[in-house]
Amino acid sequence: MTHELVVETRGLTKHYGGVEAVRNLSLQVEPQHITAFLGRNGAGKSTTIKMLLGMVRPSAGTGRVLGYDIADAAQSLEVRRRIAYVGEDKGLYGYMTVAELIRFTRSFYADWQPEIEARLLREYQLPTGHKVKAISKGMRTKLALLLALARRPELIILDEPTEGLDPVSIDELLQTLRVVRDAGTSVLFSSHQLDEVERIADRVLMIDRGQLVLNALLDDLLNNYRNITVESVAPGPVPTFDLAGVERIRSDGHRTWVLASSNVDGIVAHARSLHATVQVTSVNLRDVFLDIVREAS
Ligand SMILES: Nc1ncnc2c1ncn2[C@@H]1O[C@H](COP(=O)(O)OP(=O)(O)OP(=O)(O)O)[C@@H](O)[C@H]1O
Repeated sequence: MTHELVVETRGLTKHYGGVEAVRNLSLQVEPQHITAFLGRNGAGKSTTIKMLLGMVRPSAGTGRVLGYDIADAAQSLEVRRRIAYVGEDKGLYGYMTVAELIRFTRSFYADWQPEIEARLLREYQLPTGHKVKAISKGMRTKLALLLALARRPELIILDEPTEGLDPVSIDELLQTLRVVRDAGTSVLFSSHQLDEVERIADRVLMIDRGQLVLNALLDDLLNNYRNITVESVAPGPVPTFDLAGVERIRSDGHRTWVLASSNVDGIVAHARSLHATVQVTSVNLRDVFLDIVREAS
């Protein structure tokens, strides 16, 4: 595995008893990119993230984070030292005040960045004298972000970071992630908010029932991917599209939908040779997501 990638997994698999939460997952996260991790409820995003963090042991496959083996206890510790994680429950000590928790966390990190702490305290207007358990959900997210970012991690992993935030706070958070990326930190975040993902992601990874179903640069997806709808003129077998550029294919027997990443002209020519009507449209993330979900069901 190359160490330039911040995350690389091969055949990563996790069974919980009879449930296969993650199946044979091979994915890569590039440095200094914002990578969005998408999938329906229960698709396996949190399980994957927990395996990357060494919180859950893989049943099979391998994974490296910043070059460190996630299955090795000592190396996994190094991963947690170098990266930051903002989870769904935020895992903050509620009995401390905001200021106490910041002081407490700061004491663990020699390379704590006081100017980042000061800037985010100001921007987020955190109530430093309040107990953490008494502050709002949005404020807790902001506090967790401050604690994560002031360590200046090489990689920050966030599990549904905008969940429960108001629109202004969402804007601030997305802007923070952009600033962090531009300053050299890699970002991996899971989300159900496709419009937010479209606003900031460089790359999109989508999983469904534990398997990777889409891996694309967002710009490439929006500018170059096409939906090709092929409608048979006469009844017959479902056409096959064993061609370069075909990413996904779905059919109801009469109509076939092809998601193409390239070779659109070649795919359209093939469809026309089958005496079918063909329609080509550009795509957005929501269409692709819904198509993949429909295909799976
Ligand atoms: N500790 C566990 N024990 C048993 N099954 C689990 C456990 N954790 C997760 N699962 C199951 O594994 C599958 C994947 O769950 P996971 O939480 O990884 O999905 P997710 O994509 O993060 O979902 P969501 O978007 O709802 O947070 C689900 O079927 C879930 O019920």
